[in-house]
Parts: sequence; structure tokens; C-alpha cells
Amino acid sequence: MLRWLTSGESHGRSLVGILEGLPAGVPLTTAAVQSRLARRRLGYGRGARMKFEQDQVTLIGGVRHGRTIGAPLAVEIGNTEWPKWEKVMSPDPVDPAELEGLARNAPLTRPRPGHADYTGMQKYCFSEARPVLERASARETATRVALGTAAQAFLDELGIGTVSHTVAVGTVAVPDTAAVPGVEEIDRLDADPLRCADVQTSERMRAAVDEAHKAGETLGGVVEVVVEGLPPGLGSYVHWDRRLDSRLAGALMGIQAIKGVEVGDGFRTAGRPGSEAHDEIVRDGDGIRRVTDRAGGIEGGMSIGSVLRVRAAMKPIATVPRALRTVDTSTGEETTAHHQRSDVCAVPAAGVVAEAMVSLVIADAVLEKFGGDSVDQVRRHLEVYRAGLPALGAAQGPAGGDGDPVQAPAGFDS
Ligand SMILES: Cc1cc2nc3c(=O)[nH]c(=O)nc-3n(C[C@H](O)[C@H](O)[C@H](O)COP(=O)(O)O)c2cc1C
Ligand SMILES: C=C(O[C@@H]1CC(C(=O)O)=C[C@@H](OP(=O)(O)O)[C@H]1O)C(=O)O
Repeated sequence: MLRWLTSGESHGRSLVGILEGLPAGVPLTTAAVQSRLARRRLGYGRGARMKFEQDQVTLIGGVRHGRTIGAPLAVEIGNTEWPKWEKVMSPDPVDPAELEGLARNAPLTRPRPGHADYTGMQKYCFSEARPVLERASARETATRVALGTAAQAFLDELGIGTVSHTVAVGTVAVPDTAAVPGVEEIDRLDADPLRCADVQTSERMRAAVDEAHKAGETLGGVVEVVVEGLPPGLGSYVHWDRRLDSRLAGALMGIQAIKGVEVGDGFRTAGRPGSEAHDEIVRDGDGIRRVTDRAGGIEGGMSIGSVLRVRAAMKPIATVPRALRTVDTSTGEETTAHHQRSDVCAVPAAGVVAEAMVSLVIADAVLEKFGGDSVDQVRRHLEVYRAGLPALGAAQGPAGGDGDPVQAPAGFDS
């Protein structure tokens, strides 16, 4: 089982992530995490902070000489902005005289609609929003991407690849008929300013971001994550919380600003007649294949062994330059929400975060099904399972048995 936790504030000294349960032998280096984090900074429409701040990665535990050792992985991501915030965000008490007149320390009492500000103040009894927004901020997603790098490195060892792409920004969307990009297109997608697979749509998305920027607006959109190389049977239909689709949906919905999740054709499928909603099964040599891919590679809460597709819908950024109406909590007066700087559109970055969350969930499901404390053990268990999948027309084993008419290779160690 994989479990992970993150800590740290947006303008704190650093962010920290811990991932436990990764087997030994996964290749991982500081440079690999750093380059994955650089992908999260990409994307047309991101604010100034993405340019002047660096992610300083330190692998603290769980890795030796470029390979995981089975111990909890700990990653620290230093905020290079820290020197400017050292006093305002100091964990230890600071002499009030040192904070006097510091603009950065001015109480934030004009909560932004759509951000965590006001309800966070109510919930934790704060008189201003600084302590709320510091942790609610999507700066935290850097840690998820760092941990997702390790999860994906593990999946890479098993031939399971993951990639994300932008399918909509505002009202500009990739045509429904466009081909789904493959994992091998990752560099081409990263090179596109919107991380969009369709060049013409990308140009229109870029124009939409420019227009929003000029109008003091912000934009949301939709990202899709694609996973290749999965075996059938990850997840389960037996309980809601063991379903792969519910686990993926929870992980994606848990990303800041994600307001909708779709598996496969999701909401579009809801409007289709049954005969056009499902993926018919046909004979293909010694096996079978699905004629279409509307289900997005999941049936009955389990991976079906084909390409998996999940989408996440991101709302527009809450820090709208054309500031929205709010109430100053210190005076009770109606006013406009505080705004310093912000992203106009962070959809391409959200795709990279979604990719990381999907890698973590899939890695967890793989470990749950195949187990093993080293990559080699997990790989062997997966090979034995694949080889033992019941063949078409073969007699099935008794209920509860392994139903395995195929000779499994030796070496299934538990
Ligand atoms: C990659 C990424 C970047 C974001 N950048 C900003 C930003 O610059 N300004 C902002 O107000 N919200 C931004 N958000 C969204 C807020 O973090 C989010 O709306 C807030 O935490 C409230 O959570 P909720 O939208 O899920 O209710 C970003 C989200 C993501 C995923
Ligand atoms: C710092 C990151 O994203 C931040 C997420 C964010 C928010 O409210 O979620 C608000 C902005 O921070 P600030 O208000 O300090 O400019 C973004 O820059 C990052 O992704 O690394």
C-alpha cells in the first residue's frame, strides 16, 4: 500500500512530501524530480511567480545511489522566495517591531470569492486570510508532482506510462473527434505552450488567454490523463472505495480548483443511447478487443487492460484581477477582494499535477494487487498474472480457485 502526506506553506521555507510503500529498486534522482517539477511550471497564462521562483529539490530519505531502498521517500522543495518571507512566515515568534510596516504582513481581510479565504478564517478562527491561503495555495501541488515522479518511475519499470494534455481552455476545446495522444508524445505536448495535442486548438487557446489577460479575467478548462500498459483487473467492483474509478476521481477532485471529473466519455456518455454508449467486444486472434474506447478503460471499477482516460475540469482562477465583490471582515464594509498577482490560466500546470495524482493512484493499485518489496518481485508477480489470465474457450477453475488453465511461469513469490 502506498500512502503519502505533504506539509509546507506557499511562502514558507520549503514544502515537504513523504511517500511510503514504494518498493526497493525504483530509479530516482534529484534531477528526475527537478525536471518533472519544471514541467509543472510550464504553461501559457501562469503568473510572474513561476518565472522568478525556483523549485530547489533535496531528496532527504528513501533513495541511495539513484535507487529507492524501500524506506519512506522524503522530498524537500525549497521556496527560493523564502528570504523575502522569512519574518512574515517565521515558525518562531518574531519581535512585532520587525514586522511593523512590512507590506507583506498587512492583514488580508478582503476574502476572495472562490478561494478558501473566508471559510478558512471562520473554520480556524483567524482574523485574516494569510494562514489560510498559505496552505490552501496550489503551491502544495509541487510536492504532489515530486511524489508522483517516484510513483511514475516505479510504473515505468512495469511498462505503464502516463501523460496528460489540455483538452479545453475556457470555451476553446479540442474537437471530440481528435485522436487521443499517446505517452510517447510527452515531449511534443510539453513543448506546446498550452500542452495541447492539437496545434490549431492550442493557438486558439493562447488567444483566449491573451484576451482574458487584457480583460482582467481568468480562465479554467479541462485536462485529460492517459495511462497505457495497464493489466486488466486493477481496482475492484466489490466495494465503492476499492473501485479504481472512485479512487482516481477522489485523487483528481482533491486538486485545488478541480470541480468535475469524468472517466472516459463520462458526461457525454450519459446522453447517448445504450447501443452507442458502450464498447462492443469482438474476437481478435486468440483474444478479444473493444471496438471503441468510450468507457475510458474502466468497467466495473476495474482497469480493463486498454488505454485509461480520465478528465478533470478546472474552474477559473479565483484571484480575478477585475476584483470581485466581497466584504472587509475587519470593518464589515462592502468592498472588492484582495488581488496582488496571480495566474490567468493554470490549466496546463493542472494537467501535470493530475498526471502525478493518477500515477500515485495507479501505483497504489498495482502494489495492492501484485505486492512485492522490490521492483523485480512486483514485475514477476505481474508477469505471472498476465500469463495466467484465462484463455478464451478454456475450462474455468472452480469458484474461488485461480481459474488458471495456462501454465504460469515458476517464481510467484509472495
Ligand atoms: C496549478 C494551480 C495553480 C493555481 N494558481 C492559482 C492562482 O494563481 N491564484 C488563485 O487564486 N488560485 C489558483 N489556483 C486555485 C486555488 O488554489 C484554489 O481555487 C483554492 O485553493 C480554493 O480551492 P477550490 O478551488 O478547490 O475550492 C491554482 C490551482 C492550481 C491547480
Ligand atoms: C506558487 C504556485 O502557485 C500559486 C498558487 C496560488 C493559489 O492560490 O493556489 C496562487 C499563486 O501564488 P501567489 O499568490 O503567491 O502568487 C500561485 O503562484 C506554484 O504553483 O508553485
